[in-house]
Amino acid sequence: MKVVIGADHGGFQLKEQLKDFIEKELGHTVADVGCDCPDSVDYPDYANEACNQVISGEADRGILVCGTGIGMSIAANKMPGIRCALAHDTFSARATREHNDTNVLALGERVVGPGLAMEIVKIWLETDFSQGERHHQRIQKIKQIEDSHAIHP
Ligand SMILES: O=C(CO)[C@H](O)[C@H](O)[C@H](O)COP(=O)(O)O
Repeated sequence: MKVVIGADHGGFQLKEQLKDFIEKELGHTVADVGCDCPDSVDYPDYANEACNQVISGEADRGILVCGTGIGMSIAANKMPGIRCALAHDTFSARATREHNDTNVLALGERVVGPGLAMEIVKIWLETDFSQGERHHQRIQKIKQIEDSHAIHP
């Protein structure tokens, strides 16, 4: 699987740890869109760049890290086709793959420690969508909401 990862300064350290973990322990390919140091930057820039790779199919999944994960998840969920979960516990990480088929995970470095973050990432990457009819139907309804708000030039 190809995983794109991005962070602002608030998530920089955790991004670096997760990148290593995903490549070395989980054996996936990681594309890092930055940031590249802990200097202050704006999280929407990194959410945008990472999610564009998921939308285009260049990456299979995306992981975004900021201080709380909230800014990243708000920005990511503005993008058509992105279903981003902010998950700081393992139950939600599994459930959001099974029920919501999320393609992006947001985490907050100021909220979770690296050990729990790695566990969440492992579960989120390794859990399949349940394919249940009711879940398909609900995701379709999310798409309809998205389409109904799309700006057509
Ligand atoms: O968007 C956020 C808050 O919901 C992120 O946690 C950011 O990383 C945070 O706002 C950055 O804060 P800072 O004071 O600029 O370090």
